[in-house]
Amino acid sequence: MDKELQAKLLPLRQKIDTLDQQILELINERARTAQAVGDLKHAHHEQGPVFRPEREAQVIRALQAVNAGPIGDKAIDAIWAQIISVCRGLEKEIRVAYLGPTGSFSEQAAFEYMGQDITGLPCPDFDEVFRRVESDGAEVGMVPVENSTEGAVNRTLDLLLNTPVRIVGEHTIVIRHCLLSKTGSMEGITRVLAHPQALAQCQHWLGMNQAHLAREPVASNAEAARIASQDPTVAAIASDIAARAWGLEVVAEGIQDDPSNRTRFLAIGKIDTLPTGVDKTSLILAVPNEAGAVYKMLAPLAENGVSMYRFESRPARTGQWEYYFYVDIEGHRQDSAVAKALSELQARCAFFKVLGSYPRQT
Ligand SMILES: O=C(O)C(=O)C[C@]1(C(=O)O)C=C[C@@H](O)C=C1
Repeated sequence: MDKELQAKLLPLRQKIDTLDQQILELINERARTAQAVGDLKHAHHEQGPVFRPEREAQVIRALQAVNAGPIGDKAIDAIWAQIISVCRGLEKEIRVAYLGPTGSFSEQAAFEYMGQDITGLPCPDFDEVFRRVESDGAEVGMVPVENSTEGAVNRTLDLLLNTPVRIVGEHTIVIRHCLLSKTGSMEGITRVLAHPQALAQCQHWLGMNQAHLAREPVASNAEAARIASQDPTVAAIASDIAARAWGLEVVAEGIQDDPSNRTRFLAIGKIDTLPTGVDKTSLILAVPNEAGAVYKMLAPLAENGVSMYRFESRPARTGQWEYYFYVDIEGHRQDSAVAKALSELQARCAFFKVLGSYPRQT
């Protein structure tokens, strides 16, 4: 290296070393403070919840609000999600259940949302994720609820109907599908395996590029990758993370028909999250099957100035063309306008369930 350049670099690198040591000291100081918070929670309430999603959202938003740059909001989110995850992990081990096996998009969503300092519990299906949280086998569950190409994840909606656990947060990830095989070639491959949603999200690409392959649905993309790692006639559609986890080669990447394909996940748990000022509330509603009933059902939202983000229906399985409506609204159930709208809504509905109020991902 050029001597002059080296001479100029040296003091800058020394400064970085000093700053890193100061940052490390501060992070350790923060960690000790979080431990003190953990001790307090433990002393005051034996099983007091360590994971407080609303507090974590507030910590990150407050830093983004005062940030002078040059680092951006996304970087603050990523860095502090990790710092908080480590501090939280020092307070208590947090177990997070999601659809496995390892390498699944659910696993990616869980670790992005909770940070790396968690114990991941890959489950064979969504039902098991709910069961784990319900039976205190996990503090948090991570389940997909909607995809930007394929719409609602119906099994999740059905499980939300009957579960006593609540929605405590949300996290959206970009879904990039890859075609994977053991050798990196498609020679000898006769079948392509994936979760039905992934097959649907890649159907145009498959039709154009691999039309001869039989398409077979399996429980998850990571499961498809696991099978492809053992069967040389099988290709899988899964993430590049799954490729690494199962020792597969990428034949083609970004094969989803929509390049901005995204999936929104819900974090579920047993805690009641408090208002943060930027929240969402999820509901399930039903009204008798008669003219104008849905319009009348929703009127209290408009009358109280509460915006609706999402409206989804699922058959109530009565054979009477009756439906459950899954509605996401702006605000927390403790906000006065939302509280008023909800009590008016409840009076008009044959079925009314609040799935949870939680910090909105911004
Ligand atoms: O404030 C708390 O309750 C903490 O436990 C501290 C902390 C943090 O590191 O900032 C950690 C875990 C909680 O989920 C929220 C915040």
